[in-house]
Amino acid sequence: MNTSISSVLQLREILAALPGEDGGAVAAWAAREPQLTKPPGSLGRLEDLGRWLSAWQGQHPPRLNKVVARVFAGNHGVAALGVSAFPPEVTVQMVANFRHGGAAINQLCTTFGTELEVIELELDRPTADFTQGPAMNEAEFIQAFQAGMDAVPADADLLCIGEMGIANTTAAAAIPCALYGGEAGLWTGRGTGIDGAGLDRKTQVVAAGVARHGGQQGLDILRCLGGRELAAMAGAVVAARLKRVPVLLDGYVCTAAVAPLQAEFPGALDHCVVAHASAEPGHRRLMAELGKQPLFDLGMRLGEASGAALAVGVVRAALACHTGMATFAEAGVSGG
Ligand SMILES: O=C(O)c1ccc[n+]([C@@H]2O[C@H](COP(=O)([O-])O)[C@@H](O)[C@H]2O)c1
Ligand SMILES: Cc1cc2nc[nH]c2cc1C
Repeated sequence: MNTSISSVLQLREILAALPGEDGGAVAAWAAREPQLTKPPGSLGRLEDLGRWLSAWQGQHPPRLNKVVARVFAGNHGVAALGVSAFPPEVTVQMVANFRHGGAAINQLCTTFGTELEVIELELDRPTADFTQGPAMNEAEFIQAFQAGMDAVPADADLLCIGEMGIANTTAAAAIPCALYGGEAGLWTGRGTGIDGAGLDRKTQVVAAGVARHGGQQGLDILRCLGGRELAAMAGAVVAARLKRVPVLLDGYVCTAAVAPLQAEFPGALDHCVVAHASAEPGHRRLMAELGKQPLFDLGMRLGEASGAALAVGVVRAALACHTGMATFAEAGVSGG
C-alpha cells in the first residue's frame, strides 16, 4: 500500500519510525557466508552486498528477480542564471531520448536486466530561482516527494534511482553546503562541463542560495534549495525503506538529494549503497559526511541513474557468489 504524505510534519513522523534491518535474515547470511569455498573476507565488498540485500529485503537468500530504475526529471529556476553548459530545454529532450531508448541509461538497464521508468515532474514549470526565494513551497515539495514515493513498486527487489535536470548540480552543491558548511567553492563543480567563468558564476549562485536559506532543518533545505526531481528521489528512498527495497544511489545529485534525510534522521540511508564516486568533486566530501563508500570510481559524471544501473551488475555478481558457491563441506575442500 502506498503511504500518502500531506505535510512536512507528517513526513518527519514517518521518518522517525522507519523500520530497521531484518536480524533473522542477517543471521542466516552470516551463517552461510563463512562456509563458502574462499578465505574469509576474500570477496571484500561483494560479501557486504549479500548482507545488505538480506538485511533490507528481509529475506535469506535474497533475490534479484525484479530490479528497477527510476529516473526523475525536473527543471530549475536557477538555470536562467547561466550555471550550466547546456540550455534548459535539454531536460525534456533527454526525457524523450530515454523514452526512445537512445540514452546511456537505456543501454545500462538492458545490459544488467533492469526495468526503467522515467517520471517527469512538471517540466514546463521550473522551480523558483533559489537566490530570490524558496525553490518550492510546501505543497510543491510534498507533491514531488509523493511522486517519488509512488514510483517504487512494492515487489521490487532492488531500486536504482537517478535524475535528469539541467542546472541541478547547482542545487546539488547548495544542499550539502547548507547542511555541512564550508565555502561554496568546496561543493561546486563543473556539472555538464561549464567553463571557468561559468564556474565562478555558479559558485556565487550557490553561495547566495545558502546565505538565504541556510540554517534550516534538512527537509526545509531540500525544499528551498532542491528541485522536484531531488525531492522525488528523497521520496523514493523513504518509500523503498517502508517497502523493504534496498536502494542503489547514483552520483552527486542523487546523493545530495537524500542527504537531508540522514541529516534529520541518522540511519535513514542505511538501506542505500552509493554506486559510484562521481567526477563532480563535492561528491567525495558528501560521501565522507554520510559515512558512505562508493562501490567503484570510473570517472563518470552523467547522472540519469547511470552509475546505479552499472552497479546492478556488481550486485548480481555478489548474489550469485553468495547463493551459488559450494561450501567447504560440499566441495571437499580442507580448512573451512
Ligand atoms: O550526479 C552527478 O554526479 C552528475 C554530475 C554531472 C552532471 N550530472 C547531470 O547533468 C545535469 C546537470 O548538470 P548541470 O551542469 O546542468 O548542472 C543533470 O541532468 C545531471 O543528471 C550529474
Ligand atoms: C546530453 C545530456 C545528457 C544527460 N543525462 C543526464 N544529464 C544530462 C545532461 C546532458 C546535457
